[in-house]
Order: sequence, then C-alpha cells, then structure tokens
Amino acid sequence: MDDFDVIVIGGGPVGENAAARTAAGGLRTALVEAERFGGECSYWACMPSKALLRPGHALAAARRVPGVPVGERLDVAAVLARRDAFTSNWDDSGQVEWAVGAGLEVVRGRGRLVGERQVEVDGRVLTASRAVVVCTGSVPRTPPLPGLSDVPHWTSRDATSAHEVPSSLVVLGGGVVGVEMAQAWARLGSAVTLVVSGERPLPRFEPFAGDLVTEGLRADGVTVRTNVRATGASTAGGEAVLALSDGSTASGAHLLVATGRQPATFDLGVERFGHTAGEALPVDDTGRVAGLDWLYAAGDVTGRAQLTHQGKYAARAVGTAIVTGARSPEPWTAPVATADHTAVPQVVFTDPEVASVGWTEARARDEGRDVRVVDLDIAVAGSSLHADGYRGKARMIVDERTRTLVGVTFVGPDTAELLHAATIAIVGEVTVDRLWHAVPAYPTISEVWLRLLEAYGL
Ligand SMILES: Cc1cc2nc3c(=O)[nH]c(=O)nc-3n(C[C@H](O)[C@H](O)[C@H](O)COP(=O)(O)OP(=O)(O)OC[C@H]3O[C@@H](n4cnc5c(N)ncnc54)[C@H](O)[C@@H]3O)c2cc1C
Ligand SMILES: NC(=O)c1ccc[n+]([C@@H]2O[C@H](COP(=O)([O-])OP(=O)(O)OC[C@H]3O[C@@H](n4cnc5c(N)ncnc54)[C@H](O)[C@@H]3O)[C@@H](O)[C@H]2O)c1
Repeated sequence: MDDFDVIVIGGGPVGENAAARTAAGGLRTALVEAERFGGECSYWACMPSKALLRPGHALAAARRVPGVPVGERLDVAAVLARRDAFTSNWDDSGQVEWAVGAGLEVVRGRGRLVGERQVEVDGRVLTASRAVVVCTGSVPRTPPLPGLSDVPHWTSRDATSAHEVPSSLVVLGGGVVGVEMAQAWARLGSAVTLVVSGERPLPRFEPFAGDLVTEGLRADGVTVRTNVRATGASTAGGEAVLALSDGSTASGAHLLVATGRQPATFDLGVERFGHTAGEALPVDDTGRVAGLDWLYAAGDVTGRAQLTHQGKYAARAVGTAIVTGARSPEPWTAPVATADHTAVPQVVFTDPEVASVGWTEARARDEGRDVRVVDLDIAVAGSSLHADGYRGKARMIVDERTRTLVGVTFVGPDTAELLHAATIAIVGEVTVDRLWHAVPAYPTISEVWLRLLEAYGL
C-alpha cells in the first residue's frame, strides 16, 4: 500500500517529530529517509560534537577546584569510544525500531516531489491524501575559495566523526561549528588555528560572547586569527594551506571548512512548485509552504533557526496543524511556531559556554524597541564556589515600554542550564517587577538574576 495520509521526507530529528505527531493523531504516516534515520544531529552534529567537548570541559572544571585529584590530559581513546557510543557507531537500527514503535511506515530511499501530494522513492510513487512535510535539513555551504576544490578538506561530518586526533588543524569560519570543533580538537591534543573573517568569532551573538570564547580558545592553545579572509587554498608538504588576506598563511594537517550550511532542497523537485533548489522553503508559522495547502516544511530546510530544538518545535506545530486542519490559528497556540520570532534559545558548548535567547541589543534596536541594556560580571557566591577564578558575563535587555525582557545572554562556564529561566521569562512576557519575586536559591549561579534586576533599579 503506497497511499498514506501524510508523507514526511527526511528522517532527522525534525522529520521524526513531525511524523510521530501525525501518527499519534491517527494519520497513516510514512517517514522517508535517504541515509540514516536520526539525521545529521544524531550522527554528525549535536550528539558527537557535544560528546567530544564534554570530557574537556569536565577536566577543565575539575582543575578549577582545588582538592580534586585530576590527571594531566584526556584519555583520547576513551573520549572517542564514548563519542562512538553516542552515535550508536553510526548504526540507525535503534531509530528505526523507535519509528516502527511510533506507528510509522519506514521507507528507506531518497524522496522527490513528483506531483501534488506525490513523492517518488526509488521508482515507487507514494501518495498523501492530507499533506507532505519536507524535513530534509541542510548541507555544508562551501565557499567559492580559489583552489579549495583541489584540497582535501573536512566538513563538520569529518570533524565530528574522526577517529584520530590530527596533529594540526586549520578551521575556516568562526561560527558555532568553528569554535566548538576548534576547542574540542585542541583539548584532545591538536594544534588548532581558527581563521575568522570578522573582528571576533560568533558574530550573531552579543560581542562579549565572541570575546570571551576567544579568550577560552587561546587559553587552550588555539591560534585565533581575526580580521583575515581566506583568499585561496592549496597543499604544500602534505599540509593544507590557506592564503590569507593580510598576506600570511595558515596551515595544518587537516582543514575544516565551517562556513555555514544551506537548505537541502537539491534534487527534491521543488522547482515544480515554484521554489528554487538550494534555497530555503519559506513557511508560515504553521509550517505551510507559501502558496500550497498540502505542502509543509520544518527544520533547517526552512531557513529559520538551524537548531534541533527549534526545528522539533516547528515539527510539533506542523504535526498539530495537519492533524487539526488548522488554517489560521492564533499565535502562541499549539499549531503555531510563534517563538521563532522572539525567543529562540541557543547554547554554544564551548568553555566558557554561551547561552542566549531572544534578541541581541543590535537586533532589538533594529526592531525599533526602546530598550535598556543591563550588563554584569557573573560574580555571585554560587559562581565563586563553582570554580576558583570563575569568569563570566551576563546581559539582560529590557523593553522599557512593557518592562519585559527581549533578550538575555550568559557567558561563562556551565551557564547553559541558566538559559531556560530566561526563555520562560521572554515567552511568558514576565515583567521585571514580577521577576523580582522569582527568588534564586542561595548559593547558586542563578543569583545573577537578582543582581541583574538590582542593576536595573529594582
Ligand atoms: C557540527 C554541528 C553541531 C551541531 N550542534 C547542535 C547543537 O548542539 N544543538 C542544536 O540545537 N543544533 C545543533 N546543530 C544543528 C542541528 O544539527 C540541526 O539544526 C538539525 O540536525 C536539523 O534537523 P533536521 O531534521 O531539520 O535536519 P537533519 O538533521 O539534517 O536531517 C535531515 C534528514 O533528511 C534526510 N534527507 C535529505 N534529503 C532527503 C530526501 N530527498 N529524501 C529522504 N531523506 C532526505 C537526510 O539524510 C537527513 O537524515 C549542529 C549542527 C552541526 C553541523
Ligand atoms: N551548539 C549549537 O547550537 C550548534 C553547534 C553547531 C552548529 N549549530 C548550527 O549549525 C549551523 C551551521 O553552523 P556553522 O558554524 O557552519 O554556520 P554559522 O553560520 O554559524 O557560521 C559560519 C561562519 O562562517 C563565516 N564565513 C562564511 N563564509 C566565510 C568565508 N569565506 N571565510 C571565512 N569565514 C566565513 C561566517 O561569517 C560565519 O561566522 C548554525 O546555524 C548553527 O547555529 C549549532
């Protein structure tokens, strides 16, 4: 039987969530995956990258607390073995078992849109009476750098799955992949050079985030080159060499190109429906692709936040919209991914961590808001107990008209778990006057909230 209610193309975290939602709503759902069920996140992105980073952070954290006996360096073999376990050794049978258990029809193969509500997979045509959902994710974007196509180089897939520590590594691109992988491999023993075209890495975050992460990387021995563009790539003496705009070079045994990702809409048949291969599928907040009442999309492919949790949130909205048939539901209801516009949380898992949600100061001002910015060092009893020499910064951005928060950033060791409180404050539109009554436990790092509110004037 190739007739379904819903066909989901792409079995990454986003596709799995969309499909599970429609199946739970009683709709016969097929989930089509070309490579591995579980997607990029499970095998070459979130899971292995965090598994590579965590042991280095644990070692650094232990070193900051006198009296904790720790070794000199990481056990590389054990770190890589634990990473392999987190990727299930790149075996997706556990994910397939989950999908079958969730009531999905699992279809392995590359899906293409061949007509309205029709998807072809290896010559087999599946039809969907209700909807097709595109969750095909994204692929690395390769910059048009002269010589690069002749230089063997790593993408994030190689950087997250390598089984040997490179003696040296050049990383091109100071985004999230660039800084996380630079630190992971430096802490595992590689001599890493990070090439950043701007003033600092992490340009999408508050400037102090990139500055503190640069300090952290340098403390780990990473050479951070800022304000230099790569002008060419070549190989010499068995190494990859980047020519840089200031006339210098950066070279290493391996080159990681981490210059962003683009939506995976190639060879998908989107042109048939007025869209362009390689470009995002634009969606409304219920995930409906512009102009079509049967085609939905969610996750990286839509060009919205390229984050697993935000994609899964969009998937839950899409699934609910399809099951309920909602057409123009109210913002902040289940079929609507309203938070995409104002409250996207993200953690950069470097040491120090960067945890941010909502808008940066620059974005808030671009949006025309009258905002007040409160900046503080994270220096409370909880942080000094947490680690000797704890260093961190916090920024809270308050909309002066509504007295609610529009953005919060924490940078410092182990700040990730502070973030959800900020997300709740923004999504809940909690005023600073009410936040005053959310008393942080003593002595936790969360006391920084109290200090921020005091600095605001409460
Ligand atoms: C190194 C790295 C680290 C990251 N770390 C984090 C993190 O810590 N936290 C976080 O939130 N985000 C992180 N991200 C981003 C995160 O990986 C993505 O946002 C997430 O994977 C998007 O999920 P998705 O399901 O939309 O796409 P994907 O995970 O890319 O899954 C898409 C799936 O669709 C399949 N597919 C594509 N085309 C077809 C087709 N035509 N037919 C059938 N199947 C198809 C693919 O094979 C793939 O399995 C990281 C990204 C990278 C590169
Ligand atoms: N912890 C996390 O949440 C996490 C971790 C990794 C990746 N991700 C997500 O995955 C996506 C991809 O990450 P990414 O780091 O590849 O992309 P990115 O867009 O975050 O960063 C790419 C960086 O490369 C730079 N760049 C682009 N072209 C360049 C060039 N020719 N020379 C030098 N620099 C150049 C850009 O200025 C940018 O800073 C991001 O959206 C990111 O949010 C998330």
